[in-house]
Amino acid sequence: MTFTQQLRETNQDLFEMIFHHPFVEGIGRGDIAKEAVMHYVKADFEYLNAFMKIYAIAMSKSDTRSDIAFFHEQVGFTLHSETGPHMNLCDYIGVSYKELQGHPLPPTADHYVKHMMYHAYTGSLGEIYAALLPCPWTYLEIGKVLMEKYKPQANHPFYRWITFYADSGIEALTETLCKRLDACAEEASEAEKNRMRDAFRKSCQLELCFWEMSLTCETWPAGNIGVTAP
Ligand SMILES: Cc1ncc(CO)c(N)n1
Repeated sequence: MTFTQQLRETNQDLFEMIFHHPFVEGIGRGDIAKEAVMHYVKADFEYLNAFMKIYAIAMSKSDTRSDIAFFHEQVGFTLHSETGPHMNLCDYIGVSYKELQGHPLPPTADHYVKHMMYHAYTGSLGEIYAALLPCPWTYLEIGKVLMEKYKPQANHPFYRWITFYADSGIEALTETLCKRLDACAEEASEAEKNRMRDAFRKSCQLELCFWEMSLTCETWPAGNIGVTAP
C-alpha cells in the first residue's frame, strides 16, 4: 500500500463524517439554508486566496521545473476555474460574488489557513503536500458521493458545484498530489512521515470543521471589529 493509500485509510472516519455532514447533504438535496451558503462562500473565497499563497510558498521551496510548473498551473486553476462553483452558490442565494469577497475569516477557517501556513513556512515540500491534499481529495469524493446518491440533473440547484468537484480535473489534481507526496515519503525519515501524517489528518479534521462553521454561521465571540481579511 502506498503512503497516501495509508493516509486515506487512516482517515476513513473523517471522510465518512464529511460525507454525512448536514451541509454536504443539504447540497445533495439542494435545500441548504441560504445564510449558511453565504457564510461558506465568504470564508471560502478568502480560504482559496490563502491556498494560492501557500502554493507560492511551496514554489519557493521547489527544486525542479516540474514542481514549479505544477504550482503555477494550480494557481491558475484556482484563480480561473474554482470561481465556477462559487458562482453557482452565489446564483442560489441571489447575491453578487463581489459582495461576498474581502470578509474576515471566522475562527475555524482562520485556524485552517494558519495550520497550512505553519506547514508551508516551517515544513518540507512533502509536509506541504500533506497539508494541502485533503482539500481536493475530500471535495472530489464529496462530488462522487453526491453524484451517486442524488444523481443530479442539469436543473439541480447545485449541478455545477457537484459536477465540478466530481470531475476529472479535481481527480487529476488529487492524483498528482498523491504521487508527489508518495515520492517525498519514500525519501523521508519516520519523524518526517509522522509530521506528514499529522498535517494530513489535521487538514481532514479542519475540512469537517469548515462545513460545521458554515452550517452554524460561526463568528468570533466579540465580533470582527478592526479585523481585516488575511
Ligand atoms: C475549505 C475548502 N476545502 C477544499 C476546497 C476545494 O478546493 C475548497 N474550495 N474549500
